[in-house]
Amino acid sequence: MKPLIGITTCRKTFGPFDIGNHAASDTYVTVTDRVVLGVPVLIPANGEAVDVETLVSRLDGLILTGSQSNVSPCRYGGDPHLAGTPEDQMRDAVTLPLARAAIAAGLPVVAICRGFQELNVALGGSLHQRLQDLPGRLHHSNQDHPDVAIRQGKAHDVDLTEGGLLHRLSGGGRRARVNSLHNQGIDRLAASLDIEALAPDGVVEAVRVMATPGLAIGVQWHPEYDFETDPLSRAIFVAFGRAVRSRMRGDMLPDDLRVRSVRASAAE
Ligand SMILES: N[C@@H](CCC(=O)NCCCC(=O)O)C(=O)O
Repeated sequence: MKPLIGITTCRKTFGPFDIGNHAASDTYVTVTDRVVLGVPVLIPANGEAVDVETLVSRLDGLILTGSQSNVSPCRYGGDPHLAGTPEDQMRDAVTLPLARAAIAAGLPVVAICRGFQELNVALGGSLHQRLQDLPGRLHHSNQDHPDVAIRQGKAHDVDLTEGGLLHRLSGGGRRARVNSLHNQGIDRLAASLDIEALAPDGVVEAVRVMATPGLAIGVQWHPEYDFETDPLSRAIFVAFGRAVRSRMRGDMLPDDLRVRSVRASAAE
């Protein structure tokens, strides 16, 4: 049996009848089909109607996807957004409890862009709302650029944490080049997250959940855009698929995907 991979969606209104839809980019479905080798299962952004327990008991892995909307600041005690900032509170009501339950159940999780921000908020962290308003930050927000090559292309370097999972998946390289399509970024890091990568301006670019029997990793960039050409992007989804299959067999996470917590090591 192939694994069932949950893919979160956003509420979007489009189409000839102007009716609400539950949408995720095709890139998440494609990478699940081609690299994770699972069956993609789109999870509706149906707010309080979500049945988290049933989803977590049936799914074998979870991708928390990117999307243009922001996590509502009421979820992390932040100030209200600037007028016109897109939110999706129906999605927040699904993804935040789902992320917590998935991690508690040891379900492998990959969290991408908005999903990465959701992971931090779900575990008690907070967000900066507009990195571009903070002094000394790189330009992180290519998401509105009209040229797809710039919008989806590599934008800046990240430094991979020595001894982290991404460091290992990169074959020992300490630097990777990533795309960048976000305005928000991690402010207060959730206590249960280890930093896996930092941008040169100090923005947290990747995290890993420390105490989970599964593999739970989040990246602020989009590895699903270039998994055909970028070895680290592909390696993230290969590792996720391996973690999913070992959990289905009832095995421990493979040794090469197990990483000692950098925070815990520093505290010793
Ligand atoms: N609100 C966040 C969301 C950034 C994000 O996920 N962008 C991805 C857009 C492309 C997609 O839909 O996959 C922010 O601006 O920081």
